[in-house]
Parts: sequence; structure tokens; C-alpha cells
Amino acid sequence: MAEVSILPAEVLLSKRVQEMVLKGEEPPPPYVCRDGDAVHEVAAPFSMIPTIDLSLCALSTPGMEQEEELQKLKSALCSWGCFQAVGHGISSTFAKFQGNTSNSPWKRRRSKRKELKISKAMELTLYLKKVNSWIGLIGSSLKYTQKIEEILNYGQKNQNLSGAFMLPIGILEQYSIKMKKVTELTSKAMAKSLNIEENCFLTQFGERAQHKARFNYYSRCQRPDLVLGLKAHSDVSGFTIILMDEEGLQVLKDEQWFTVPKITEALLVLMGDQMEIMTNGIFKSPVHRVVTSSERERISIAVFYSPEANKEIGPEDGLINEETPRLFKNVKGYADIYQG
Ligand SMILES: O=C(O)CCC(=O)C(=O)O
Ligand SMILES: [Fe+2]
Repeated sequence: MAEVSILPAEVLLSKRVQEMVLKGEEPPPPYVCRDGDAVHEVAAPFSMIPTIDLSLCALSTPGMEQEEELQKLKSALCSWGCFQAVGHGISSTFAKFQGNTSNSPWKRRRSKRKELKISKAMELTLYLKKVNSWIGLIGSSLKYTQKIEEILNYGQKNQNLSGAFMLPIGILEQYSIKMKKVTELTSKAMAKSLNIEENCFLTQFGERAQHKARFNYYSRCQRPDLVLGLKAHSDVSGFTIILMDEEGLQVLKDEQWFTVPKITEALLVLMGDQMEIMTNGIFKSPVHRVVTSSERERISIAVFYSPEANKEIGPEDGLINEETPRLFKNVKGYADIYQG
């Protein structure tokens, strides 16, 4: 396996964020990535990110209500590059994942006793030491967060799911299946909103489109004015579906950071660069970041939906015309090329 980090994992992991928080240590310089004053300069008002009912968009008998919802979807993705999805077909069973319900496996572990939480973090560290694919504290993008990634495969038993000991495999598998439905619903709704063939994006993603789940854990932080949970970036995916237990995610629009409100039962759908390409720049892949909090830790599950490996993607023909000429070349392996 190629060497990925500059410092040995042991050194990096000895500075684990939970440890720093528990010891009440100030974050060391590598974690400082924002100006202490900036938090006062940049407004982060409660955002106006639209909420879209995906079930309405999916109705087979079109009508006024559906047309309005599709227009709302299009406008959300042209301006914000994201929307809050409801009507996504994930029953309240999966509200379990929402951190603020007492059933959440993570919340249960987190809230019961401090020792339990620490021991879980320790387990996590041991696990992370084993997997070289972990991208939390490596390379140049040192982050105040801990991550695990899983490739979610459908119809292929026991592939790559075994590492996610934090969640029972059964739940993870179920979650994968649900996520596949949401990506289908969303892909179709987006095509309909642009008046192009409903399956065109699904065709570009391909039958073996990838769903990669990333589990983000953001510790509390003594200095939220200096430290970000995740630095500003755009996603290299097609699009990303995010479930969060607390606020903290911010989206950049008109040079201002807007906090994404946490709406129970909603999933945040956020465009990635590859949807921006496929829509010939009509939908925006927004720059986003995660801020830290001195009071609350935060957990999110991000599912990155990307075209199958080695599949060439490009702007949809139906979106290229004299008024809106082609903005992007076709591209293959975008995520491999641009992954930060
Ligand atoms: O934690 C979040 O809400 C967002 C995570 C994110 O942007 C990412 O993992 O790329
Ligand atoms: Fe992201």
C-alpha cells in the first residue's frame, strides 16, 4: 500500500481530537485554519434552503402540484446546489439514524456514560489504524474530525461492509438499500425538472454506480473560532446525501456562509462536481464546510453517489444549445483525478 501520510499514523493518532478535548488542550497549530475574528465577520444566517417532497416529484400522473415541486427543485439546485429532501421513502425506522432520537445507536453510546464514549473512540482508533483508506488525518487536509468510509454494494453480499463495526451490518445494509432508492428518486426528479428524459442521469451513473458512505464524527472543540470540522470544499461525487444529528454544515452562497438547519426526517441532498458537469453547469456543486462547536459533538453520515468506475460522463445533450453552449468536456474517473 502506498505511503499516504507524512507523519506515521501513531504520531498523528496520538493527537486524536477526542483526547485533546478531554484534556482541555488548545488545538495545536496544524488544526488552526480560520481567523479568530472571521467568525464575527462572516454572517451565517439561518438558511432558506428549500425543502422538496421527492414523492410528489415521483408521481406518475403529472399535475400542477408536481410541476411546482419540480420548479422548486430546479431553482434550489441552480441557486443553492442543495435541498432538504422529504418524502424520500425512508420510514421512521431510519429516523433511528437521526442523532436526536433516543434510539440512535450512536447517540445511545454517546450519551450513556463518558467512559463508554471514550472506549468507543478507542475502538474506532484501533480500527482506523488498520485501514489505510481512512482519510481523516492524512496528507495536507488535517481535519478536526474522524472518519470511516464504506463502499455500499447492492446485491453483492458481504462486500466491504464488514469493517463498519460501529453500526450493525444489518442496519447498514438496509440503509444502503434505502439510499439507492433515494438516489434513484433524486436522479429522476432532477431530470424531470430540466425537461429531459427521466432516466438520463441514471444512465450516465451506470448500473454499477457507486455509493460510498462516510461516517463523520466531529468532537467538541475548545476554539470553534479557530478550528473547522471540515474545511471548505466541494464534493467530487455526482451528488451526496447527508444525514446529520446537529447543525454545523454551512453552504457558501453569494459569498456568505449559510448554516443548514437540521430538519428531523429530512435528508440534505447536495450536488457534487459531476452533477454540475452532467447538467452543463445548470446545477451548482456548492462549496461547503463544517464548523465546530464548544458545546456539542456532531455526527453525520454522507453517502456519495458517483458514476461507476471507468464510465465517461458529460453534459447531457438536451442541455446544450446555442444559448447554453457546452461548458465541460466529457470526463472519466473524475473522482480519482480530483479527490482532495
Ligand atoms: O458532516 C457533514 O455534514 C458534511 C460532510 C461533508 O461535507 C463531506 O464528508 O464531504
Ligand atoms: Fe462534502
